[in-house]
Amino acid sequence: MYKINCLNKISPVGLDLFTDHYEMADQFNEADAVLVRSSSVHDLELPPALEAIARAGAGVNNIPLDKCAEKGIVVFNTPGANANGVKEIVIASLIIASRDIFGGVNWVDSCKQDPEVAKLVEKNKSKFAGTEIKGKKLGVIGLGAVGVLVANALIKLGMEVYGFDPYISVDAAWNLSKFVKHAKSLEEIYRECDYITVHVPLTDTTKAMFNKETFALMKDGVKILNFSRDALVIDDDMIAALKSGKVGRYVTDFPNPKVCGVEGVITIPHLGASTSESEDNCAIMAVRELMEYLENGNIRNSVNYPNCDMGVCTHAGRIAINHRNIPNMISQFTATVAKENINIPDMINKSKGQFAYTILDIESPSTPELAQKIREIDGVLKVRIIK
Ligand SMILES: NC(=O)c1ccc[n+]([C@@H]2O[C@H](COP(=O)([O-])OP(=O)(O)OC[C@H]3O[C@@H](n4cnc5c(N)ncnc54)[C@H](O)[C@@H]3O)[C@@H](O)[C@H]2O)c1
Ligand SMILES: O=C(O)[C@H](O)COP(=O)(O)O
Repeated sequence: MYKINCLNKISPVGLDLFTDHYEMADQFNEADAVLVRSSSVHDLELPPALEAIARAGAGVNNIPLDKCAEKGIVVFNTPGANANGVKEIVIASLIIASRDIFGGVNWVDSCKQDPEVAKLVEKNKSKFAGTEIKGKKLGVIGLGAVGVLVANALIKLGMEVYGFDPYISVDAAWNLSKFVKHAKSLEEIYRECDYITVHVPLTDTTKAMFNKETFALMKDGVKILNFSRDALVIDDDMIAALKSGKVGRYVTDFPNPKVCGVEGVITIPHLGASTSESEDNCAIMAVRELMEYLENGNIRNSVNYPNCDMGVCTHAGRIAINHRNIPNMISQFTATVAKENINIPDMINKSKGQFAYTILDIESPSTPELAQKIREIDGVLKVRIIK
């Protein structure tokens, strides 16, 4: 029986996929596998029995990836599963950044007792007038699952779209509209665009990418949308840029005490992926990833271990090994199995950065003794008997 702990509310459409070999655990430290959305895992002690964490969503900055990898804990995310939800809120946000819909609605609410409200509206509506997005230039930074959908949709709405992503995947490049202009540098986006929307992960290189130096390169009155992560922006610099008129509007999905209530900032309570469709898609993908890993040892969509897939085991035994990506590991595994006079009819080994993963299919059922011998090899982080 596998024990699953949820650190956030996860859509039941996904949880219902667990068979009767699974049960929900109330405590993190009892779990074989964990499902999480944005809750932080950084301060939690990682229990030795924990095998995997699945992030039902895209961003994994709430999970200590290397610390998990060191303990042989595979971390998954659900690429693209909530991208349409984000695309739709970005479209809405471009429009609310262009027309003072919120200001107007709030003002009308404040007039609700006035019997002449209809007349008042016609007299005062010009205060809330705005501009259209058609024909304006939009810069999309990061052309992954979300960025590609955003860029393509806004081309269809008549914007001139510039895309920047030096690491774009082949799939994303195939899916990107041919009408998206290929920006060769961030400076080109900053120099050209009336609107900038950012869709990159939070990493050491993207952290604080919006700061006073980069604002200085942008057009006056540029409107900036942040549906990626709070820490991409230096808030004090953003507030100064809004005050000076350099930035016309800042729409962020990540409210914090500095930006909440500041004129020109529209704060949304992290709603990008909060649609029933995105929540279901993420939960389904995350649960399938965990089940595949726990039951077959296969890794699909991991962010700290290599993807590695041998299908369902058709041999007598299967052993899965999480280990360091260092020389001489595979020969030690095969020698250990050979010493027991067991044949290995199939195997796979993949690496990602400092970490690697090996699946050995063997012609006898795996035994705890054999698993223990492999565990004792220097550089091995975790060994699991799958069959
Ligand atoms: N607000 C929300 O609810 C919500 C929902 C989904 C994702 N997100 C955030 O948006 C981010 C992107 O999501 P996604 O699903 O598109 O992820 P993704 O991994 O599919 O795409 C990220 C893209 O960013 C690119 N990139 C990385 N560093 C870059 C850089 N320095 N400059 C330009 N491009 C760079 C990558 O090459 C990749 O193509 C996530 O990491 C997450 O933080 C937020
Ligand atoms: O990275 C993501 O997928 C989003 O920020 C969504 O986060 P959530 O699942 O907590 O809404």
